[in-house]
Amino acid sequence: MSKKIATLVLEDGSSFVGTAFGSEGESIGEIVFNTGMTGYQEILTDPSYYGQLVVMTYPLIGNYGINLEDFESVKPRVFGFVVKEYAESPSHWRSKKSLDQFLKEHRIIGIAGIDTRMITRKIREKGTMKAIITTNEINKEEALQKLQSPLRNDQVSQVSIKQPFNLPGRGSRVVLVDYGYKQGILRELLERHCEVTVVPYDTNFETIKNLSPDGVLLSNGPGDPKDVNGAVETIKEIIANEIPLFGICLGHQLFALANGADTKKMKFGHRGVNHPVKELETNKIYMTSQNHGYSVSNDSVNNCPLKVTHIAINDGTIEGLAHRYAPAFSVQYHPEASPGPYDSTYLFDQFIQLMRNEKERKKDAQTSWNK
Ligand SMILES: NC(=O)CC[C@H](N)C(=O)O
Repeated sequence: MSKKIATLVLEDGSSFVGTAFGSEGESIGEIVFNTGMTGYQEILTDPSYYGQLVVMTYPLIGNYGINLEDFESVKPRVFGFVVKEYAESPSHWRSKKSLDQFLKEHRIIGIAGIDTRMITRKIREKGTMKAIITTNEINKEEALQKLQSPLRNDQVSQVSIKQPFNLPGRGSRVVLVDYGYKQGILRELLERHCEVTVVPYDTNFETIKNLSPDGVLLSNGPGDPKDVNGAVETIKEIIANEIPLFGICLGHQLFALANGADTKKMKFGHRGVNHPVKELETNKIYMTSQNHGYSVSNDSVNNCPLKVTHIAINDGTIEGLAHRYAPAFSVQYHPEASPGPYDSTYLFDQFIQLMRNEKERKKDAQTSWNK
């Protein structure tokens, strides 16, 4: 069977010809690289990648197929997938279909036979840029012309649920604000017996408060935190009302903004499953799963009621924050892993403990008031 040609053109003018897999057509997005050796199913379905073309640096992709378990949301969210070698014949006892079939079903374009390490070096040198993958005939000028128009900036509203839903549990009552939450976050909360209400990204504070949560978890999500309308105001009120709060990735960035800190776009971000992070209190190093292209500006936290709890070993980026007075903390990385190491799941225990302590404290305060 002859293979269909696909072309990838980057904003810097470099172009690559490869073979198509998955769907045919054309897709434009921000090109980013992920260094995980495994975990492509979780990466493809992580809503934080909405709008992005993901390059895998590991050279063989597709070899274990697609299974029924490793979904981080119901469908792939990336706008395109770039690999060196696509494995035609997957083999794994859990595999239900090939990656090619999966991408075809969901109309996502893949391109194989690409020098992904060269692209990665380009992105590292020049920073993240726009790119186009197409199976149509195209010359470079036409492609670059198409890359002129700005990318969308409403990603969170595209991936967030429209109606809230509730999952019962006997433990702490958590409101999970869905900016594009990964299934792994829900799994960690349910494993700890929480009752979870997942609410749309633009749910206002009154509605959250009326759910009487023991705590609020701000999820991960795609795009620039500054594009998420209304989130900062809601989070400010959660903090002012001393409702225990845990922010993950985009949730961490929004938590920082709500406290007067600033965020910035990184040159090429952190995406992979072995990013070393130091916990400043203990000097312990954790290997973490990461996927972010923005970060909290280091200097901006100095005049805020926040303290830095974790930093990235590789480049000193802020990776964790805690509020100095309110029961609230956040991390830039992914304690739910998926893909990646589970070393940081203790942060969910820390959140549960924080909710319990606050409940006790409020009960005690109420009792002494009644005396
Ligand atoms: N995984 C995330 O939540 C990513 C947060 C944000 N979109 C960033 O790229 O920095």
